[in-house]
Amino acid sequence: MRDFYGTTLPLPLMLGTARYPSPAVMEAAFRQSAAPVATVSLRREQGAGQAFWDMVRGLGVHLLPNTAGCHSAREAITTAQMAREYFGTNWIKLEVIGHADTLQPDPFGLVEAAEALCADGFEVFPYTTEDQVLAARLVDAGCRVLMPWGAPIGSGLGLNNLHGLRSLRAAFPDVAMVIDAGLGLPSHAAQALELGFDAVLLNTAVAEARDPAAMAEAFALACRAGALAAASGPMGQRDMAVPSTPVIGKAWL
Ligand SMILES: CC(=O)[C@@H](O)[C@H](O)COP(=O)(O)O
Repeated sequence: MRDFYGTTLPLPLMLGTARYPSPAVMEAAFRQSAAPVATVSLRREQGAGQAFWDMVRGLGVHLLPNTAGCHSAREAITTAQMAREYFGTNWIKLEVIGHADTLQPDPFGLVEAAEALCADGFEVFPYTTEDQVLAARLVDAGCRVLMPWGAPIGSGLGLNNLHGLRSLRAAFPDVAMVIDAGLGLPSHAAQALELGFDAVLLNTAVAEARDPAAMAEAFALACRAGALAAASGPMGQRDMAVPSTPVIGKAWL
């Protein structure tokens, strides 16, 4: 079983903390799903006030600070250093956004920032694509976890490039991987876990649901189902029909 820098999670579900209708609704989503990891943004926390921060702390979950909104390696490195001070953890979800419209990661800035942060003792969770060359560079930089996107952030499209993600998973069997961003339905999360990914991270699909707490629970159930399926050895797919009812003994029936 792959872990996250030595930490194993009771449930492979990480939730964001933005875009909820209210802090109380967000708290209910965490409690009803039992999600064990919360991503937090230094920029948001600074504007949100002590009450919000106390509530997040009271959830008793692992905090995964992120560098959301950073568009250069330098900006991401500075934000990560401030987040380590503020949240008291070496974990950092590294986002270096390369394109304002697609919110696609900047592969060059991402590797530059990952090298600097790993050398500085951070445990880096880079938000990346399914690109295997980029994945290799991030692993060489010292990342033991990768966070490939399912689809663009906030799109809800699910696993956009199934072949690419499947190939990425197979190419780095020892690296923990979290599908991050673009998941819209619990079935997308189940599919990610079934493919052998180690967890999912999502925000919008829960925060913008009509009932966020119930949707968070639905994602939790899907994560359990997907992880159990992966551990149970899913059957292989075939091009031909194979009868599921045995034909032996049919003659004397
Ligand atoms: C919370 C966070 O870190 C987001 O940037 C993350 O990528 C989630 O994406 P979705 O909102 O598409 O789930």
